[in-house]
Amino acid sequence: MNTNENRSRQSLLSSAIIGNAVKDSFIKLNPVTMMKNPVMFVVEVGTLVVLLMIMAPGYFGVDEGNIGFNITVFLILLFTLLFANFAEALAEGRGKAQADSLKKTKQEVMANKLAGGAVRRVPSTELRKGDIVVISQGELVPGDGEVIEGLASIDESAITGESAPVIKEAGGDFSSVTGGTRVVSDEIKVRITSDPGESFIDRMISLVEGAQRQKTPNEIALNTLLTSLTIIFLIVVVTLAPIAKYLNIELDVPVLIALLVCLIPTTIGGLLSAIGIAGMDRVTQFNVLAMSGKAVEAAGDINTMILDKTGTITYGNRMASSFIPVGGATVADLADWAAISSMKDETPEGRSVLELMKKQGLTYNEGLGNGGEFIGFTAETRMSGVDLPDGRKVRKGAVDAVKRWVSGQGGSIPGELDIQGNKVATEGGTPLAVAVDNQIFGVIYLKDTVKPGMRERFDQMRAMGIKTIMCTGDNPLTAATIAREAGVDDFIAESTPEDKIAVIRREQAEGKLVAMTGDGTNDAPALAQADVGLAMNTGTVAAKEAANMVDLDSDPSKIIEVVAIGKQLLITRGALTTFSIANDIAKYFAIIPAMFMVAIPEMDVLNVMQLGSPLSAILSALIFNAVIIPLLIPLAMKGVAYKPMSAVQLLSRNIFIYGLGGVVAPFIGIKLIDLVVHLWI
Ligand SMILES: Nc1ncnc2c1ncn2[C@@H]1O[C@H](COP(=O)(O)OP(=O)(O)OP(=O)(O)O)[C@@H](O)[C@H]1O
Ligand SMILES: [K+]
Ligand SMILES: [Mg+2]
Repeated sequence: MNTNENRSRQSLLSSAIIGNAVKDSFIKLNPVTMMKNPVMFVVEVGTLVVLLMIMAPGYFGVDEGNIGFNITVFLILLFTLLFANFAEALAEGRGKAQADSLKKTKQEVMANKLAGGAVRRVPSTELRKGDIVVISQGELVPGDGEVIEGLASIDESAITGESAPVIKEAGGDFSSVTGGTRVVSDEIKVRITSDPGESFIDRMISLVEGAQRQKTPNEIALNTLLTSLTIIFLIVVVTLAPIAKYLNIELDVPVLIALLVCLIPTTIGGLLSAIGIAGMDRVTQFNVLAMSGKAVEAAGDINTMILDKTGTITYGNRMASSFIPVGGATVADLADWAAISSMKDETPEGRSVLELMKKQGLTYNEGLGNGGEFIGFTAETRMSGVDLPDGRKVRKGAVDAVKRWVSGQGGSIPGELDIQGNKVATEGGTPLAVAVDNQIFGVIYLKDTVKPGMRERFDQMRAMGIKTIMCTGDNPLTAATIAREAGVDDFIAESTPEDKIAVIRREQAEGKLVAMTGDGTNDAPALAQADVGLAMNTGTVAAKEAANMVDLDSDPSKIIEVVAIGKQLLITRGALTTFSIANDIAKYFAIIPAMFMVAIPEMDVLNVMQLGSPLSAILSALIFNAVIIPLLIPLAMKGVAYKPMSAVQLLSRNIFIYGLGGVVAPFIGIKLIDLVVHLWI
């Protein structure tokens, strides 16, 4: 992460990005583009009207003496537009730069396609969903896919920026590979899962480049509010002219336009999209790909977080560490059946059983299993095994599942089983019971460890008012031990994928927004149901497709920071909206007295800022209105500082800072600008 952070900081300030942003500020003046932002579009129309009055003063009956003033107003308005465009262009810049470097990693390579038992060399662009390819040491992965055979270490730095290779293997939750990454050791057989143009890198490019950026519901609501305010002020200003005429005051059109621009919420109007883009960008710089801005905002509003145990709260390399026989069975018997049930079990748990055999110098009757029908592990059955050719059925799995299976065949359960199973579970391990037909042989002890620092993270979540629930397929005792060690608020044990969805739906029915992380195929439906689903990049293709975020570093606990970034985005937008609207109050005091002072000298009591002259007052307010936009760009881009605290505390704190600040700042700013401007006028 460190190198990434350095990289992003550098590129934020790179002169190329700033240069491009300046250029884009002019390109974005195109009225068709501008129309998407009604507040700034009104400013643009006003700017064009003033420009016309400068170019054809005779036609509009403009007084010779006013041309200088009009040119000044025009320039300030033009800069207001450019500043707003610059904010958006700058926010987009980093993503565009990142997209460019990603495009460079997208190269055509030759793939070893397996067809009819033979390997054929084909260009990667010809690969389609369902094709099988073989990738050997040193070769680039030609497309996204799922490992169906073998194990390899893979350098994924092209997409994750992380140089340490990761292990990808068939079967388990670490089976997906991404096109453009490199196999650094061993050989794997991969089933391609995406057609050309729909790959992960393609999606990543269009994401960081903002090609598919859509306004979020929050942004749309705010935009509607800003547009309504703009229309109201437009009506106010238009009706002001006849009223003034009645009072025998001649109000020039440029003065009215200046008033209008000062009153409408240009500050937030100019910064709104930059805030959204920068929020998305912060998530990307954090190596999390959010499929939509909506997902990032939802993260900011999360009330409940569902985490799975294995791999999220614990390291997740559940390894067989000992064989514990029960009911008079021997270690050799137990190990024999455990191994036979695992011969074709490609999950890490299954393979670890065979590894433990090797480590303990045990052998098993491999011939017995050959020709049998292997039953793969599923999260529903929570068992795996083999139906032998001689009719016997061998199973291993969660203790409760195996007990039910054995009882179903009229078998009896040795009392020792629960004692041994509970002992493993109380230590936080996972017991797998092993049975043949109606006889239970004992327990395999699968070990796993809680990641360090989990407790602190869950404490932070509690401070933000977020409830954490650990959902695990494991038994209640193991779950309770791990839950206590990690400090989660609640846990649900022996949960099937359906149970996970049920928990999410239950919380959602109470009006809560739910986040969850996962990596397994069994997590996919729940990832899709959750408001924020964060899938691990190491995980299965199904999980990545169901989720609305993918963590390239595959650190499930990062969901906590994603929530913080989402909150920061919402807070930043709220704070700058408050600031922008509060700002306008001070501008009334600058402009209204200035406009009416000549006819109504009593207006001078409103001139609390004691500005130099009516003209310099109007120009000063307009200049402040323009420069406040670039001054706030750093805040819009970096986000308002955020500390874990409750929503109510946050709201009152921000109204105080940005509301009051928004009222006071222009009084000081406009006065200072007036002191300078007055020297010229
Ligand atoms: N290869 C396997 N063969 C038989 N049983 C297994 C195997 N792997 C896991 N189990 C059993 O099935 C249970 C559920 O496993 P699963 O991987 O679905 O858990 P999960 O729902 O992902 O939750 P968590 O990741 O927290 O364990 C495990 O607790 C274990 O008892
Ligand atoms: K304004
Ligand atoms: Mg799991």
